[in-house]
Amino acid sequence: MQVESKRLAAVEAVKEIKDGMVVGLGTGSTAYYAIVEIGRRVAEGLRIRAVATSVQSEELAVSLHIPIVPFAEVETIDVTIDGADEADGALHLIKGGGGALLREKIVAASSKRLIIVADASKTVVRLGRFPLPVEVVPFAHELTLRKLAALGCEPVIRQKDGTQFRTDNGNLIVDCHFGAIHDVEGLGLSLHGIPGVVEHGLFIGMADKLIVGHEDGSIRVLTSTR
Ligand SMILES: O=C[C@H](O)[C@H](O)[C@H](O)COP(=O)(O)O
Repeated sequence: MQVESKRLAAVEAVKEIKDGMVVGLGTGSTAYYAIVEIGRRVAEGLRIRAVATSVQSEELAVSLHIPIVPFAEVETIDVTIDGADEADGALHLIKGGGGALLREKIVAASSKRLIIVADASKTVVRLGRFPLPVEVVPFAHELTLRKLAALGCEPVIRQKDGTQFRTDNGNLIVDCHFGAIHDVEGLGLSLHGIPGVVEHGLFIGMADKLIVGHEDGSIRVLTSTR
């Protein structure tokens, strides 16, 4: 069961959290299990402070009595545990399936370590089967979409409940169907060159560790060589 694989990976990652740490809380159905496990350990006496990558994760953390601190009080984040939509052998990622990629990237960029937790379906040889989420400002988004299409993808504005999905930041998510991505760094640079693009879901060279849970109950750990 995928659910059990996700939980296995998440529980394994949470073992790395120690007293006194500042912890980044990821977003999504796998990060959910990490937050629940952190809540369990906090109830047992673990002393940490946390920051969240989405309103949803913050609400979950608060409900579990995990101390959330304002970003202004945080210099660096010791470790962030987050999920991913795809991860390749170099630990490059596609994230943003839940629409939280911007806050996730901001938090990851200020984290000493980024641990990704996933079930085995997320590991790929080459990124791109999962459409790349791109956060776009609503203003003139039709023009931004044309520039995205010119990069060789089919851009689709994400919908939710029959209306355009909005991120926690009030922006749109455009799911870009590129197919196999052969030059992740080049694509990342091209996306950043488009005015109107706030951020993209390629996390290149950011993850330190990938913990994959398998349906037979085993865990595989990949560590970045960077
Ligand atoms: O925006 C959402 C995040 O990037 C998630 O971490 C990602 O979509 C993976 O989510 P899940 O663990 O639910 O597959």
